Amino acid sequence: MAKSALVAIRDLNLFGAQGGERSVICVPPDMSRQCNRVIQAILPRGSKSKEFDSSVWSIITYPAFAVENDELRNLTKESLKKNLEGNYGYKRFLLDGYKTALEDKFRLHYNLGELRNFEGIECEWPIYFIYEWIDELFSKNTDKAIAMQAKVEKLMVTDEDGYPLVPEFYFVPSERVKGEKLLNGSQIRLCGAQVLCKKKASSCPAMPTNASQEVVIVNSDEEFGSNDEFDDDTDDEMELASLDSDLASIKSKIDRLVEQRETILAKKRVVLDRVKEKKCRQTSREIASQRAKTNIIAPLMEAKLKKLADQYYGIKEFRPLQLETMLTTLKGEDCILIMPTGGGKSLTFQLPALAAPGISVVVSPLISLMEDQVSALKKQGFEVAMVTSATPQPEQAKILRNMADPNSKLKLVYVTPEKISKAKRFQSAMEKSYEAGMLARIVIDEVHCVSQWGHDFRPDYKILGTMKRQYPNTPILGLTATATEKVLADVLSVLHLSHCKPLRAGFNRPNLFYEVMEKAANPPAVASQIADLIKGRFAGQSGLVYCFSRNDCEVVMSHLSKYNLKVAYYHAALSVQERKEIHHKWLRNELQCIVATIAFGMGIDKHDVRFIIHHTISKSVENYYQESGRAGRDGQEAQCVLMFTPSDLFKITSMTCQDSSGIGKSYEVLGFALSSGCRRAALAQHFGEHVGATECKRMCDNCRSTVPFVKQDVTYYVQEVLEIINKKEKDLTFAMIIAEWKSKRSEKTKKLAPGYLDKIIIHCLKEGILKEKFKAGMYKPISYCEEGHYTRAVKSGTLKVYLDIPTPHTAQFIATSAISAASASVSSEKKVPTHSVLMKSKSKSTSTKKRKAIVFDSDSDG
Ligand SMILES: Nc1ncnc2c1ncn2[C@@H]1O[C@H](COP(=O)(O)OP(=O)(O)OP(=O)(O)O)[C@@H](O)[C@H]1O
Repeated sequence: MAKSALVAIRDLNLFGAQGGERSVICVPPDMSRQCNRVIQAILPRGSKSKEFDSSVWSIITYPAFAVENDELRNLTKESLKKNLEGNYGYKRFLLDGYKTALEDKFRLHYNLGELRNFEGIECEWPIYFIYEWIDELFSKNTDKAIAMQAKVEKLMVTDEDGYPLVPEFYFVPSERVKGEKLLNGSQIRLCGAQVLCKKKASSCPAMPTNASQEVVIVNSDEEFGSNDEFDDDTDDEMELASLDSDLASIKSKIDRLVEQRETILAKKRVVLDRVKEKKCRQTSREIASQRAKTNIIAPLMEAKLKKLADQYYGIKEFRPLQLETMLTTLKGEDCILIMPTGGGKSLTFQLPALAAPGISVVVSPLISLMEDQVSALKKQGFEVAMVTSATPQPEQAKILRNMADPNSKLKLVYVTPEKISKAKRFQSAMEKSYEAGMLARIVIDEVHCVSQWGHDFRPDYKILGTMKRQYPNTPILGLTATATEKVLADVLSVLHLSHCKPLRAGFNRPNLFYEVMEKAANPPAVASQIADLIKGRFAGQSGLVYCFSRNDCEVVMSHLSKYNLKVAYYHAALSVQERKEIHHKWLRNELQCIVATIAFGMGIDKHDVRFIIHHTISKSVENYYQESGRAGRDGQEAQCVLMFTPSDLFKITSMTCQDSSGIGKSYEVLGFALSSGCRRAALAQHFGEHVGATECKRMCDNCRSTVPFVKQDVTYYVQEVLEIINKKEKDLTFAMIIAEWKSKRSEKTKKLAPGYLDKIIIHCLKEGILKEKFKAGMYKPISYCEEGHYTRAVKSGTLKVYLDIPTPHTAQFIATSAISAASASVSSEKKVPTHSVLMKSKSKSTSTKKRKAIVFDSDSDG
């Protein structure tokens, strides 16, 4: 508004060079009247708020809304002037800390007491002189207007180009605050930010000389043109106007109260922040001094840890990385420990909890696992507690109190991720514990669950991503048995562990013997294989049989029941009580073996598990490593038997096909099962490690076998399969292809040993000559086989397909193989010409394993 008036008076071009010759601000008479009434209703009023004063001032000096009652208007104006006028302009409101030298830029509100600080040194704003100057002009008080203009011009400054600027405000510099407070107006003020008053010639294109731009402010019916619709004498309109005026007055009261409330709330927040900050500073100091002490006494701490290990666990020597992990977390540094199942991860947080003051919060994914650990630790004399949804309220309240009680003896608090993410009370207890300097560390067991690339992603683990920000001084210790590089990187990023020390113990479990066993064709025969193992090779030993589904568990169990074995089944559909009973019987060796789904798994702490049989392949290599790793936790030899039949692949893939990386992971297990090389080396490769040929120490079936593998050319058979698929009128499942193939097989194919048809197809899937495609079925997706990436190359004969065959079986292939085994040892990546391979590998023709089954001719495009 001030600007538009200036345009009219001082030839400023408000509307730009393109503006019309007459620009009109149109204020309809009824609106003008209504505004007048509203303004009248709120005048006169003492000054308490800067927003109110500044707006009142500009409104009452604006002609369109000018209050008709001159007396009232002048009264308000004079009282505001008396209160607010200074030498440099008007104060926005009294006791205003805004932009003064004493203002705290981080605070928005001050209470009345604090505001006294700013008395007499409020900033003064020349803009209000401009309003007044305009007001005098419109009131036709020429002398006063000239006087006001002189006042404004005295306050103007010039920029480096000599253009006049009106400073936004004038303030008392800090060194003059004292003097100004003693005597108001005694000190020279400095100008704050500057605003342009007159446009620079360069930034304002010249107006056409004959175009005078005018602003007409219409404030009467006559000027606006007569309008019969407005009848200002009607009673209704008067009543409406008065109601509006009442409403406006109520609103202004409400606004004032809301403003007051906000001020008080803001003040409360500031005080609370101050209290919290003080506590945090104190906590940081305590933690820092504790860390300093830990650094100095590291050798002493080592001795203490050793003593406690012996005293509480009977452990005389630490395993590799145990001590390093413990000292790292005791120093207050974040750490992720990747150590194989049974490697001794629990010790790395339990001993530090005992050795140093404070409480360790242990996030663990399974209640049963927590129960086992907590009851074992209690027996050992630890002060330990567990908070789950099943913990009774009074007990829970006591634990939460203890977490922040400096006199509490509590050392470890186990909690589920769900509790941390959803229970406000637990969160608040953690905060209190932290503020009291008692939160010694946060331990995250099975930390790979944080990552969605991991095999056990748990959405509730995501909340743990906030821990580092909330408790920056508390170290995090993450533990897992399996984490590929990708998962580890994801874990570090989700948990915000930028300075974390990942410690990776070798994944190798030298005491585990890995074996893949051909699985019989039907359930009773499979059960008989399992029974033979349990009664024979594993007689008197404790073990587990892992099944793919609940149904499989029950079927296996029903067939095993004939063999008079001490076996029971376990899956998630059993009641908690039933599961507990079975678990405990097995722990006490009253059951030799449990036939279970993977619901029985994480956290099993039985040391003498001597065998793990997988009735079906696992859904990923990580899963297999972890499940089979439950054997031999005592370090003694144990055996891991994977039963494999090609059709099991489809059970797994139809379950994993909806997960983007699921199929790939299933095929990695397939690769492990079909491998003719060292199983340990295959596992190592998966985890980005290397195990040399001798390191296995014949602790896998392939390394132990005396029967060499020979590569046989199976291209002919593969082409037969491709022909079946090619001629199909509908999609074919694996079983349909086998049935079709059997019915039409050639003389040559008929000579193949039983089972090789399946093996050839599954091999084709693994190598990408065929691929699976899934369609919705009644209960789950159904897998069909279709042409894959390399189909064309095989059909045309540019790509040969080889299968590793143990030598006793080679007889079936001798007559039909076109190329001897010697041609096979070529990697597709290297693309070595076939003939050179022949030469190179002749001497090794009957030697064993580790050859790629696909050979590309030198001119193949792959
Ligand atoms: N230094 C050690 N010397 C001898 N035994 C140890 C040592 N450290 C741990 N153990 C024992 O090894 C067994 C397995 O330890 P622990 O339960 O901590 O393994 P883990 O790595 O946590 O396994 P999981 O991944 O299954 O949880 C326990 O019986 C434990 O007492």
